[in-house]
Amino acid sequence: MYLVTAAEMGQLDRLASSEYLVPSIVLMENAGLRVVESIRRHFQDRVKNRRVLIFCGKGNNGGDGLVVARHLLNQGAEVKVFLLARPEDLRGDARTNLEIYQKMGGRIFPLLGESHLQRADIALLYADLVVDAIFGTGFKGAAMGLPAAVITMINKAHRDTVAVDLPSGLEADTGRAFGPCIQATWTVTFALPKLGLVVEPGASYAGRLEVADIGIPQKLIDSQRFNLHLLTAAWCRSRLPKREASGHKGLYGHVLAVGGAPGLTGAIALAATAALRAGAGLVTAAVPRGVHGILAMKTTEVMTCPLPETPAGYLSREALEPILERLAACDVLALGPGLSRDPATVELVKELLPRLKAPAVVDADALNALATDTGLLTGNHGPLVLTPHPGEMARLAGTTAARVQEDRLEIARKYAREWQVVLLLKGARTIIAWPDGQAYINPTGNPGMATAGSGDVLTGIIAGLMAQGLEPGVAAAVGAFLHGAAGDEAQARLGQHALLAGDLLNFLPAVFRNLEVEAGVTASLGRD
Ligand SMILES: NC(=O)C1=CN([C@@H]2O[C@H](COP(=O)(O)OP(=O)(O)OC[C@H]3O[C@@H](n4cnc5c(N)ncnc54)[C@H](O)[C@@H]3O)[C@@H](O)[C@H]2O)[C@@H](O)CC1
Ligand SMILES: [K+]
Repeated sequence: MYLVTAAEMGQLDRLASSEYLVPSIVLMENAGLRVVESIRRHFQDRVKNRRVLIFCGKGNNGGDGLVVARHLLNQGAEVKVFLLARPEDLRGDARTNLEIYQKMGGRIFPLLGESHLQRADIALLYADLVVDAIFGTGFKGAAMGLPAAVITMINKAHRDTVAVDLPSGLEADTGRAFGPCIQATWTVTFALPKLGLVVEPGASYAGRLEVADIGIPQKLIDSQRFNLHLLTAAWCRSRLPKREASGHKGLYGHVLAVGGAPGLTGAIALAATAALRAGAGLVTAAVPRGVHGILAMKTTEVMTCPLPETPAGYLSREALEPILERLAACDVLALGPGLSRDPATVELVKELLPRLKAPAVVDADALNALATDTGLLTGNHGPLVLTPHPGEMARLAGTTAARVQEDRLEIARKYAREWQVVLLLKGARTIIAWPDGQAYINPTGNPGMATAGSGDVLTGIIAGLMAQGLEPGVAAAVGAFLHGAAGDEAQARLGQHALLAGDLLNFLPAVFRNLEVEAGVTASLGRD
């Protein structure tokens, strides 16, 4: 499902009218009607006598709110419109809907100054529902002055609140709120989800997200070649590797996982097992000789292979040739889980990268090793999937984790293009950026997954999917979706605190099986 910016949405609205002759007031009418239908569902179709407060701004978002007011009034609801503008300030379609509403006997309460706030505050005490139609995609920066006071007052009332298109106070393009922002129970956004609704904190302000069709021609949408997507269950399901009945393990690929160090065998065990859980036919875990026995004890289905090590037990540069020999018989390399930052191991990684032909997932300390010489990434290398968390991304980009978190999408896209890699930037709403500029946002997952080993499981899942023939970018996207979905399943049963990375492995089969009924943000969208 495409994600759009405010400007792209505005362009769609304009072209719908200019190129496809859909009058803008028809788009507004459709928008308002979709919100009314959503409200009816919220009230189990009993709208009569419900007390609904509709807060309208001066733009077209306010216009949508007035369409909602008209129809709820017609359906017997008790409607009050609080207008954060003078009637004469309204223009065009919004003004038309104001005038229709008034001709129908609809009541308008001005909300222009502090003195008007109290009346709204009292009305909020008795409201069954608040409709937030103050700001939509036209909003920039921070809500201040009266709008800020109104937003704060609405939030304090803790009434069920539906946001029209966007929760007011949220920037559509960044998902950030620099001032007060409506905390919506749910949001009905029009045509396509805006980026700010699916990244934090926007996703939290928006509450449950519904995407409503307002009649923008699909042909117009497809012609825009948008390159930012929200991952959906349908998209992932259609790209899962198929399992032929006649399949044999060789058909499902062979993953070589390289990592491990004294005291760090858990990471490589999790990654290797995750690759099997993701459906790889064979997995070999290659680790320093000294911990090979431990790993062999920890794992059963995973084959293990001892590698040359330094006196202290870390992978040494002598491991280079044995790794390349092993890799020649494998389909994909998972490099990094539990690798450690031992200087000899760092050198090994830097010598290994330019020699790689097979696709590789590079994670954790292998990323930290490359951060000491990112020139290796601009050299020629096989297809790579890098899976940094914000701290590792900061080291790779020579900046701070805080800066990375401020501009997650831009940074992921910049380095995916610069290094010609698939760059999966972990964090709330993981971003998967492809070298060709396409980018995907993963809606699944929860804070309970911020636990040791969770990233190793993701590395294994992605490598396992690549071993079965998925393109690196698709494997990273589907892997992130499945990893988060397993975390959501695990949280549902175990809560967030007790969740262990190993639990993710146990819930992966369930997630693979019931991909069709994915809960959360995708099911309510109903569309790919
Ligand atoms: N044809 C169209 O353009 C359609 C637009 N629609 C609605 O129109 C909305 C966009 O409407 P507009 O572009 O008129 O703008 P909005 O209605 O989102 O914003 C209202 C006004 O707020 C002002 N504003 C922006 N930032 C502010 C701030 N920080 N503090 C105070 N005021 C601020 C701007 O001057 C803006 O005109 C969409 O979100 C959607 O709800 C829908 O009706 C679908 C059709
Ligand atoms: K709004």
